[in-house]
Amino acid sequence: MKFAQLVVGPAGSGKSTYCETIKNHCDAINRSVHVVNLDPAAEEFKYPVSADVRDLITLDDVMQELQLGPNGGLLYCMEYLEDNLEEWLGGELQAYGDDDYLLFDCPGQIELYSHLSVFKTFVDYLKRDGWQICVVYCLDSQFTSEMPKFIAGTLQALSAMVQLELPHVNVLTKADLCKDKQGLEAFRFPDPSEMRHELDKQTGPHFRRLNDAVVQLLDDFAMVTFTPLDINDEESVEELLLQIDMAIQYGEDQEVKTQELGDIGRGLSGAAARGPRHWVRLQRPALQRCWASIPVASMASLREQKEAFVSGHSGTTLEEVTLLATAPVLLLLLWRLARHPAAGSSGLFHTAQPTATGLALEFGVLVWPLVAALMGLVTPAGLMGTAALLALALFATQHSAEWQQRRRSTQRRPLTEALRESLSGYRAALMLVTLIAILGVDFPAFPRRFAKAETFGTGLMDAGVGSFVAASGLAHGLAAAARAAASGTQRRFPWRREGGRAAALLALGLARLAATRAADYQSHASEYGTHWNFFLTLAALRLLSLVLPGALGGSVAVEGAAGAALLAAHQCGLSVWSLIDVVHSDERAGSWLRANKEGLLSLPGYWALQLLGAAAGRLAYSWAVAAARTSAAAGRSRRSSIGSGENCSSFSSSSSSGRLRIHTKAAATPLAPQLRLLWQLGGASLALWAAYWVTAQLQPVSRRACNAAYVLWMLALNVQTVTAFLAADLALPGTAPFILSALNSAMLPVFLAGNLLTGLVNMAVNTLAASDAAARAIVATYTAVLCGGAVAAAQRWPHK
Ligand SMILES: Nc1nc2c(ncn2[C@@H]2O[C@H](COP(=O)(O)OP(=O)(O)OP(=O)(O)O)[C@@H](O)[C@H]2O)c(=O)[nH]1
Repeated sequence: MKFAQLVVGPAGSGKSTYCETIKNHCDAINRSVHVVNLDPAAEEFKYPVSADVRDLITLDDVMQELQLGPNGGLLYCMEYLEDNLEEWLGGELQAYGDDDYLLFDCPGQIELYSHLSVFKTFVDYLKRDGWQICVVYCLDSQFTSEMPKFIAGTLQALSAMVQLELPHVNVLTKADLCKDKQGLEAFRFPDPSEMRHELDKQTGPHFRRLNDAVVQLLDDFAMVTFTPLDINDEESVEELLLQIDMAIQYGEDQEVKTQELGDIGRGLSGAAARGPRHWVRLQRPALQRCWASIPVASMASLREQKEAFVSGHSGTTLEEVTLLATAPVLLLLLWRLARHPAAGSSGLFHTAQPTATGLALEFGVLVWPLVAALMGLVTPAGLMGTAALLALALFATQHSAEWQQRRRSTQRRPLTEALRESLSGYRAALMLVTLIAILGVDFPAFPRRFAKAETFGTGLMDAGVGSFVAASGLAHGLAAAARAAASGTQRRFPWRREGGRAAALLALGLARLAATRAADYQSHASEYGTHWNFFLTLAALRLLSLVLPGALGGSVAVEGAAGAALLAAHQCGLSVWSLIDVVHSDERAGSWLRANKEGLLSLPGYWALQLLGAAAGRLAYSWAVAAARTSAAAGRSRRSSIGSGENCSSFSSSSSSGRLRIHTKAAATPLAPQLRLLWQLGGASLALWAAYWVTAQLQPVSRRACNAAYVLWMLALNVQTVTAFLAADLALPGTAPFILSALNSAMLPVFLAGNLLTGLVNMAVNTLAASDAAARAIVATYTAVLCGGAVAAAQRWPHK
């Protein structure tokens, strides 16, 4: 195997100095490296040149003979090189064989690496000749003085990476000239959400979406990693060289010299000392393209790689999360349309018991599209567009009269019941998305932007956690209001049941901790903390609910006011006492409290979310009751006014049926109760979005801290999605799919089973090395097993 570095970057960025530094360093450690000059305009070198493109062509000659300027002349030279690659480069490379290591010092015109073909041809030639190549992209560290400048430089580096398709390492050169060394370190792994924040500060509000898109792009390509190079610091040179060597797997199939072994060991321990996240970030250039081929044993453990793989992300846009949250509504409509209302209960899919065909249809229409969207096969917008078109096409082929008939027959169903069913449908769909995501995130096919954001940001999986709490708050509020309405008074708080559930969740949380430790399973410490996990958050929330609503009693006013006050105090702590920095810092050594700061400091926010969710549930219940009452009262008054002749504009007799038709004055017609409820819920979600927008101006969403913007985002998203489920249910009513009913009746067991299966898959498969197709097949099979298991369990133990 032969190895090479292609040293590229803008003019004056320090490419030649870099080559000189690496050459000197390698000479000093007795390692053989040769430098090849590819710049026809170069004048003098501070390193010995082993091969020189100027032997083929020089810029001066071209400018003189063809009367070209420096840029045109250079392009001519490079095209000439491309045409004569075989003769010149082929001849020069004959001198090198196995284990040789070349540095190609390239010209500084960035168009050569972004869209012109010469370097692509050059690289292809080298690859065919058996060279392992790494692109070293040099960027002057002065570019870090301003964020827009830095991003512009990073985008240039990205275009070179996309064009050349090679392992890629970005270097911040001239670090010795940088006074603020600490500041430069921040550019090593800049936090994408902070980049976005900085960009937003320096650009107008109309640039927000562009800024989001640019930062998202950089994050998706993992291009936000830079290694500063201080040519006067041996350690800095050593670390960089080690990183590049790893990217091209230099040293693996050689007899490793003792000194090199020492180099690698020192580099590894230095990187490991900064934590696994740092280690794998260091590996990213290589990992981007060759997860599969990296011999894991020689690097950080697979567990550390997996931990790092789910860390350090910045989330996606609110629109994309909203699309994905709403997708199940459209899929449910599609499923109902696919079963056709006219088929009647004797139809193929209208059975009281699940059949293989019926379940296959449910899986194909409801589950598989979600797997495809979450595993990167289709975009959320593509999924929604396709589902909407199919639904429209199916609806057009069906008689709307049949749907009207069905709507009329279900109109007697109390609105509170419709609301409860919609919430159940939503929670089941949420569970489905959660199940897919908890395994999917371990595979490279899962778009990284859907993973949880490291600090600020809105990832799909961020929405999953908060929605779990918000939706269970809504369900609790709805159920408590229903119980109170049924008994006529505030019912006693179910102490025993809630206490028992808190104990069960606590046991689950501790069991999960013990199991992950025993199996040396990956854990994402910046999610909840070193020992904390989501089960423990849920257990703590159950315990807190013993205080409120338990001891203090619950109502819209009490839970709403307590939730709002708690949220305000929590946000105050995060902003005024800068607790947000404590939550977001990677520093967790010292005490148990510090080790689990995320889980502990986010609790007030989650409690507020639960309380506000419960208040919203109670409010929605009271609106549903009021809407039905108003409608009934209006109906009664209409009947009595018809009797007395008031409000009637005209009477007519239908010629076909002979039935009397009464045309009432428009003012007397009440808004249908269903529409009224939808209107109120829609208004509530709009108000919540507005409140979210205001708080997000103060501090962007942080799931890790469960700050005010996160809580309000979750409330807005959940109320909106439940409203969408209700609207769909009222528009095209029908039974719930077996899969969703089954998931809804066994939330916790299914979630547990999902966690266990995720663990088993991770132990059996190196998820990081799985191809996209294999990942999708695995996740689809796992989801089918969970859904099938839930349906079987629901049949065996029907929900009372
Ligand atoms: N102090 C310091 N100066 C540097 C460093 N790298 C480059 N320079 C200076 O920056 C200038 C340009 O450096 P070069 O190495 O020639 O840059 P280049 O990218 O090869 O330039 P072109 O070949 O013209 O594209 C020279 O004056 C170097 O001395 C560095 O790490 N530290």
